[in-house]
Amino acid sequence: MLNITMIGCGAIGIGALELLEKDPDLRVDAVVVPAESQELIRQRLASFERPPTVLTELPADARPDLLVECAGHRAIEQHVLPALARGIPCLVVSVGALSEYGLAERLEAAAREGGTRIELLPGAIGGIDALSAAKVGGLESVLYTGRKPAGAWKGTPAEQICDLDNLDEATVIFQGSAREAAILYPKNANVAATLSLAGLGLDRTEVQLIADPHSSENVHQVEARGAFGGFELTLRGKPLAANPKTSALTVYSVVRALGNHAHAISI
Ligand SMILES: NC(=O)C1=CN([C@@H]2O[C@H](COP(=O)(O)OP(=O)(O)OC[C@H]3O[C@@H](n4cnc5c(N)ncnc54)[C@H](O)[C@@H]3O)[C@@H](O)[C@H]2O)C=CC1
Ligand SMILES: O=C([O-])CC(=O)C(=O)O
Repeated sequence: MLNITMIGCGAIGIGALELLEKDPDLRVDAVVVPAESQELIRQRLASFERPPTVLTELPADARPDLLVECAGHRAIEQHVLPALARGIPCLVVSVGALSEYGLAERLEAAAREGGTRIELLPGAIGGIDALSAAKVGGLESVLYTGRKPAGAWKGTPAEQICDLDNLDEATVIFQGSAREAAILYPKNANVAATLSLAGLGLDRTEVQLIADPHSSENVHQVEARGAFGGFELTLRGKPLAANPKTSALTVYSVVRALGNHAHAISI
């Protein structure tokens, strides 16, 4: 039985907890959330058979078998970095945080200090295994296009580029590197960062982001070329009702990764 601490308990966290509740091989003992949302999260978890303890920090003496982050970029510095240094293995979905210069190196150093590992989860995208294998032989180009309904870009810099409430056609709201995309769109471009860390890197992966008033899905397209040959991938993700910026596959990716750590066979 694996004991797990979850950082963040929003759309991804609640979705994952619901699916994990019946798994006898693991147990989410605690969730860590900001103080201002502690009471609300307690109420949301009250209907669970085995509600996790709701904390605002990981206690200094806590030693969960795994820590899983589903909170946002700032949680990486705040919770994941110190947990790694204490020897706690960490799984993260806010991969775009690694677009900040130097953070990947600091995470690696903390993991080495703690004698543990950090695992970057595929989240809303597929094909990460193929892309990172292709990298071994050498990649020539990786192009990622992220298309989401107009409303999914609310509260982002896209609001300064177009009128999201009155768009009548698909509009390119960003074109540039994966690093810039992840910094400008922390809640919408984690996939861009994940693809680039698996492949050509944050500065050489080309990214286009599109607000599409005619789309009801989060559509991720990848075109990769290299010594291995090439691949084209289109993933049409269903947005979560609780947060339309986030695709349901991200929840399943968390559940799959935790299951792979807990079960005798992993796939
Ligand atoms: N890799 C991927 O494919 C994807 C990654 N994400 C990442 O996952 C994050 C969470 O997504 P959702 O659950 O949809 O967001 P959400 O907004 O529904 O939930 C976020 C939760 O984290 C908590 N939180 C925020 N900052 C925190 C901190 N510093 N420490 C602890 N808890 C904190 C909030 O109180 C809330 O409970 C996104 O911000 C994004 O960075 C989201 C979608 C896809
Ligand atoms: O959930 C998704 O479709 C992707 C997403 O938000 C991200 O890349 O940050």
